[in-house]
Amino acid sequence: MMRADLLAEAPPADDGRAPWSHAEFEAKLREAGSAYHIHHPFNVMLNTGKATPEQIRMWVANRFYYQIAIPVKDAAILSNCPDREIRRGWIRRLLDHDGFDYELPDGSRLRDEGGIEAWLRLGIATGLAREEMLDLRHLLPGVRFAVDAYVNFARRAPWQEAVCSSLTELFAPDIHRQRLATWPGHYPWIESEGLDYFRNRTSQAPRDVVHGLRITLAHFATRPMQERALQILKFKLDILWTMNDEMGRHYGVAA
Ligand SMILES: O=C(O)c1cc(C(=O)O)c2c(n1)C(=O)C(=O)c1cc(C(=O)O)[nH]c1-2
Repeated sequence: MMRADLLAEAPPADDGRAPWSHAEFEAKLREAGSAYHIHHPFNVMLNTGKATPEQIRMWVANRFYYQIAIPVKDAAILSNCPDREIRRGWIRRLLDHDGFDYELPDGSRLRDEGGIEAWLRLGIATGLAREEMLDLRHLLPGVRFAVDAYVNFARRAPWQEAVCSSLTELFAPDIHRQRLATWPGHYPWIESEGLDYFRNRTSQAPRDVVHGLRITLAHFATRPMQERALQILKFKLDILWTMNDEMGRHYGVAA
């Protein structure tokens, strides 16, 4: 089936074909992981020790734009979602990335630096200055356009579709674990605490996935809807792949 502008398409009508069972549908979503950016040559270079310090720094600086977009994207989903129970679960994602600092009635504080701060610490551990990540001076236009496409989709699509587009997170724990397993050996000059972001995500992402998957399996209930969910996931996989294409084109990819 040809893929037109996802946002311009009306939800597909039921055509009488039997829907996949939840197990079959989930298996199809997971199969889409063969197009995950873990397989992109730029990522393979990073995780097999072939990247130069400068390539690592530029990856971290460009990916920072994705990191700061994620909570904006999740706030867009919240703003489109009238279901209080869903919002209660979903809001954790904002706190995961933005962090929080609350004073409790007994005067103690409940705080967490959040993922964006952890990402900045990763950048500093690779030799970047905080300021040069925050001012986005290294951000490539193609990376910006790809990330913006994700945020725009989340703003304008029905919230269940935006939830579905987050399901690349099914595949993210593996890529974070891959970095934790390979970077200390290949790049011993990066201090271990710099990798905290990846450590944190290996426990946060599976929790997110359970929630996102439950919503997706329930909402996309007919076969044409299930096929649309796969297209939405493909669109998101393309965003991540395109970011890596752009970085490979500018910073080079070692064979
Ligand atoms: O490092 C990665 O390769 C990677 C990929 C993805 C992803 O698959 O979208 C996310 C993350 N990391 C991540 O750390 C993260 O918090 C995250 C949130 C989301 C999302 O779509 O809501 N994706 C991802």
